[in-house]
Amino acid sequence: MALDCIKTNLSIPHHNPKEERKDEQKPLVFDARVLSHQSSIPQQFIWPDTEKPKVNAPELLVPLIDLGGFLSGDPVAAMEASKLVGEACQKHGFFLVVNHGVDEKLIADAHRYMDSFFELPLSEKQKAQRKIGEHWGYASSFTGRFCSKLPWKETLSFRYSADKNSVKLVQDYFLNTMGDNYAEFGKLYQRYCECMSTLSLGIMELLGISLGVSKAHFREFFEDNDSIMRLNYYPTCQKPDLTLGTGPHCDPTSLTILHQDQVGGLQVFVDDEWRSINPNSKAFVVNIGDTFMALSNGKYKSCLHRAVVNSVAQRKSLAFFLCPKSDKMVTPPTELVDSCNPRICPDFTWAMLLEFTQKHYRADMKTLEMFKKWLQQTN
Ligand SMILES: C=C1C[C@]23C[C@H]1CC[C@H]2[C@]1(C)CCC[C@@](C)(C(=O)O)[C@H]1[C@@H]3C(=O)O
Ligand SMILES: O=C(O)CCC(=O)C(=O)O
Ligand SMILES: [Fe+2]
Repeated sequence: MALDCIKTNLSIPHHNPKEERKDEQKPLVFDARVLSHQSSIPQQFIWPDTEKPKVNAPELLVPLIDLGGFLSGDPVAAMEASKLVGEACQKHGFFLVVNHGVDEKLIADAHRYMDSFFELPLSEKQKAQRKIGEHWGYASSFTGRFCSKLPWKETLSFRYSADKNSVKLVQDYFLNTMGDNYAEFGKLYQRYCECMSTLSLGIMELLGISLGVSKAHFREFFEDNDSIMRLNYYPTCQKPDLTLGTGPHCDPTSLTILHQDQVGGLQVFVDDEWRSINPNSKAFVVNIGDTFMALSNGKYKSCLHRAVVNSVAQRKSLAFFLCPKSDKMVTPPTELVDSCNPRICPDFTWAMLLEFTQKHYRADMKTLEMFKKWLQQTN
C-alpha cells in the first residue's frame, strides 16, 4: 500500500515494493534549523525521478471569482458565480475567490500566529506532538509515520466542528495541549475556522446551484461539518529540485480553502502539465477533494496539486479541509445518478475514508480509486 512503510494487511499492491521498511532504517529527525542550510539532504527526502518537481512551473492565470454580489444576496450574481465555479470544477477542480467576506485582519493575524508558532523552540512545539495513530497535532515532517518520500514541512493540524455542542473545540485544543499562554492562539484559530466553515457553506450553495441540485442540498449536508485545520510551514531547502513540501495528491476531504503567503509554491496539474498558482493575499484558493467528487458522482474533479519548496524563502500556508460529520453517509443526490451516469463510488462515511488515509494508505493522486478497492475487499 502507499502508506510507505506502515504495515497493513491489505492485499492492494504497494506503490513501490522496493521501498525500505521503517524498522530497517535509522530514526531521522527533521530539524529545519539544521537541514535548511545543508547542501546535501537525507535520502528519505529525495523523491523518485518521476515525481521530482519543476520548481519554476509556468504560471496558470485563473479567473478570480468575485463572491461579493452572491454573499449580499444578489440572485444574478449567484448565477454568474455558480457558472464560473461549475466550469472550473468540471475542468480541473479548483478556483480562486475574492470578496469572500473574511476579514483581512483575521487572515493577517492567522498568518502572524502561524509564524510565531513555527518559530518556537522544537520542545515547545512538541507539546502538541502528533502521536502515532492520532490525526491531530504537530508533525515535524512525517519521520515517524513514513520512511520515504518525506515531505519538507512542519505542520500543525487540529479539528474544528460546526456542531453546536462543540463550539470551543479549537480554543480548548490550544489550551489543553499548549497551555494557558496559548489562549489567544486558540481564540484566533477558533474564529478563523468559523469563518472558513461559513465560507465553505456559501460555496456549497454555489456548487449545488451549478450541479442543478437545490441550493440547500450540500449546505445542509455540511452544516454540522467536522473539519480539519492545518498550518503548513515549508522551510528553505538547498536542494529544492530533489524534494517536495507536499507530494502530488488530491485531498481526500471535501473542499479545501487555502490561503498562501507571498512566497509561492502551490502547483496544480492542468492539461497534463504542472502550473504555478501565484500568491494573491486577497484570494482564497479553493479546491474540490475526493469526498466531494464522490458526492457529485464524478461530475466535479478532485484537483491534483502539490507544494514545492525553494532555497531562498521559507513558505507558509493555512489550509481548511471541509469534511462531513464523520458518520454521515456520503452518497450523491438522486438527480446526479441515472443509467448514463452510474455511481462512481459506493456509499461510505468520512470516518472510513479518514481511517483509510491515516492507517492504510498515504493520500496521493489515487486515493479514491484505492479506497474503492479497499471497500470492496473489506465488505
Ligand atoms: C485527511 C487529510 C490527510 C492529509 C491531511 C488531510 C487532507 C490532505 C491530506 C494530505 C495533505 C495529502 C498529501 C499527503 C499527506 C500525508 C501530507 O503530505 O500531509 C496528507 C495529509 C495526512 O495524511 O496527514
Ligand atoms: O501549502 C500548499 O500550498 C498546499 C498544501 C496542501 O495541498 C495540503 O496541505 O493538502
Ligand atoms: Fe492538498
